Amino acid sequence: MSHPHDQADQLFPRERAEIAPGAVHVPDWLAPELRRELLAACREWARPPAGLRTVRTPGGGQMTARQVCLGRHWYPYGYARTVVDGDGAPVKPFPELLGRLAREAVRAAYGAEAQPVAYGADAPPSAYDTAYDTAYDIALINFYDTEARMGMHRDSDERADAPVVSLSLGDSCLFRLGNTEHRGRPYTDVELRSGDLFVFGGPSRLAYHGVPKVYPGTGDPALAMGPGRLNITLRVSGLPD
Ligand SMILES: O=C(O)CCC(=O)C(=O)O
Ligand SMILES: [Fe+2]
Repeated sequence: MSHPHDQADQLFPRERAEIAPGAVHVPDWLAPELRRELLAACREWARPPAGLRTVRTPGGGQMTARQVCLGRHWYPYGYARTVVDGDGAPVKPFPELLGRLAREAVRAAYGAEAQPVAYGADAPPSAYDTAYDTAYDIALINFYDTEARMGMHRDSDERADAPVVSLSLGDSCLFRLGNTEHRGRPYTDVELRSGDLFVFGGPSRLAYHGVPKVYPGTGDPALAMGPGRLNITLRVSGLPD
């Protein structure tokens, strides 16, 4: 079956776009082979112990996207080395593959500004310098079924200002990038599809963002994945070892 967007993509190729300062969408960044490798890896990471879980929020609710973490375990609202709000197992290690991908992603998103050649005592400070050669050490992997959503929030439990790198697999979604002040307008809506990269750093690092909708039946013909969407965010914790 052909992808519902294939024809439109040929007529109107989706372009890399900076949708807010420091927030860059790079369509189709992941090659199909790498998408398949990541999907297979996510399936392994999702297994217990320290596997895919439902996140309960302090107010008594629960997140509709299910989550598995690598490197550090995220819970509302902090990081731990074990699944403190689940089976108590040690979090799985953060794999070097994801560290490499994160660094390449930052370069792909910001281009020359993030090149190491811009470094050195005389180089003007760039919002992205720290990101480029910083060790990414956390992955949060969210699985959305077609009903799942994620409310507007900020990624503010890290202690570093390196950009957040987001990779999407499976069904497309509506991704909403807001402002740094509050959950409301102004915001910009972007459709994220399987294989897309989205990076938010610099002035957008603490912008509110969320996923109001997953589009059923838009899945990736390169993946045998079934309905739903996977999102992998890669982060620098800035936490002591
Ligand atoms: O699924 C997405 O695209 C965003 C995920 C997200 O905001 C998060 O994990 O903090
Ligand atoms: Fe987030």
